Amino acid sequence: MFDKSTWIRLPRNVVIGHGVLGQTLDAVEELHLSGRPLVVSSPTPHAVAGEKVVDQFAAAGYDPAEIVIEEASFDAVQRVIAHAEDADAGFAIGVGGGKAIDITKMAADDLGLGFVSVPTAASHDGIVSGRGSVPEGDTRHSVAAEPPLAVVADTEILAEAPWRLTTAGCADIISNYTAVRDWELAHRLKNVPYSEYAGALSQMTAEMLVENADSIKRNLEESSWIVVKALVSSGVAMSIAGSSRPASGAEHLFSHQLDRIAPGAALHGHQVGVGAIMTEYLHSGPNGRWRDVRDALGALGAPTTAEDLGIDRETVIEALTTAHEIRDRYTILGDGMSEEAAIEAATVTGVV
Ligand SMILES: NC(=O)c1ccc[n+]([C@@H]2O[C@H](COP(=O)([O-])OP(=O)(O)OC[C@H]3O[C@@H](n4cnc5c(N)ncnc54)[C@H](O)[C@@H]3O)[C@@H](O)[C@H]2O)c1
Ligand SMILES: O=P(O)(O)OC[C@@H](O)CO
Ligand SMILES: [Zn+2]
Repeated sequence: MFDKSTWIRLPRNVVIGHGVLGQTLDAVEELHLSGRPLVVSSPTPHAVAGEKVVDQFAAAGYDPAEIVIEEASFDAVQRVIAHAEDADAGFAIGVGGGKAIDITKMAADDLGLGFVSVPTAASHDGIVSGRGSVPEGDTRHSVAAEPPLAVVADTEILAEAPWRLTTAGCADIISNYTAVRDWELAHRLKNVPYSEYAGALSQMTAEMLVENADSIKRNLEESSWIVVKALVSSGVAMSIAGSSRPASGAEHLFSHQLDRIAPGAALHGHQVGVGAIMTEYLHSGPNGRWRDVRDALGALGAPTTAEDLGIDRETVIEALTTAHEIRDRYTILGDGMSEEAAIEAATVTGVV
C-alpha cells in the first residue's frame, strides 16, 4: 500500500509592489483572521514600517498590540509568546529582517496563531519559509515554524533600505547552488530524502537571479522586485522540501559558525555567499564553478573575501574546520576539514 503523506504549507496572499504596505489590512482581512493583531518587529523596522502597520489596524478598529525585540534567540521567542498571551492576540504580524520574522513565526507556531510576514529588507529567504533559525550555545536550530498566511513586501521600503541588505539577499539566493549540491550529495551518500521539485526550484531561482544581475542596481526599485521574488521562490522551495535543505548547505554551516566565533561581523547573506565560493571549490575542484559563484557575487556587489566580510584569515580557517559540528546535516564538509585543506580552499579561491 502507498502510505506516504506530506504537507506543503504555502502562503495564500503574496502581495509585492510599490506602496503595498498600505494594503496589509486588506491582505489580512481577506484571510478571515479574527482577534487582536500582535505586531512584532525590531527597532529600525518598527520605525520604518511597524508603526504604520499598527496605525493601519488601529484606524480600522483592531486595537493592535506591539512588541519590539532586539535579537534572534529562544528568549526573544518566549517574550513574544508571553506578550501575545497577555494581549490575547488573535494573529501575529512580523515586520523586519530575518531575525524579527523568524521570531514571529516561531512564536506564532507555539501559540497556534496565524502569521503574516512583512519584510522590510530583501536580505534573506526566510520571508516565506516555514522554518525558523535560531542559535543556541554551540549549535544552530532550524525548526519547523508557522509559515506565513500572507506576505506583504513593499518594494518602496525594500528599495530604501541600505543597499547591503539587498546584496545580502542576492547572496543568500546564490548560495542555493551549493546548498542543492550538498543536498544531492547527502541523498547519494546518506540516503537523506531529496525532493526533485524543491531542488530544481531552488537552483532555478539562483540561475534566474544571476541571469538578471544586470538589472539589479542600487537606487533602482525594480531590483528589490527581482530580489524579493527570488527570495519568495526560495522560501517556497523550503516549504516543498519541509526543511531548509534546498537553501542551506555547508556554506550556511560556515556562516552559522562565524556567527558564533565572530558575532555581528557581517550579514547572514554575505557570509553564506563567501562560504559558497569555498564550498563550490570543494565540490568541483580548482577548475570548477567557484569562479562563477565568486563573479556573480562580485557583479552584484556582495562580498567575496574575508576582508570584505571584516573577518581575519584565522577566523575563516577556524569556521571552515569546525562548521561540520554545527548541526547534524551531511554536506561536502563530511566529518570535517583538516586545517591544511581549509587553508588551501580559502587561499586558492582568494577568500584569504
Ligand atoms: N527561517 C529561514 O528560512 C531563514 C532564511 C534566511 C535567513 N534566516 C535568518 O535571518 C537572519 C538574517 O536576516 P537579516 O540579514 O535580515 O538580519 P536582521 O534581521 O538582523 O536584519 C539586518 C539589519 O537590517 C536592519 N533593517 C531591516 N530592515 C531595514 C530597513 N528597511 N532599513 C534599515 N535597516 C533595516 C535590521 O534592523 C538589522 O539591523 C539570520 O538570523 C538567519 O539565520 C532565516
Ligand atoms: O536552516 P538554516 O541553515 O538556518 O537556513 C535557513 C536559511 O538561512 C536558508 O537560506
Ligand atoms: Zn540563508
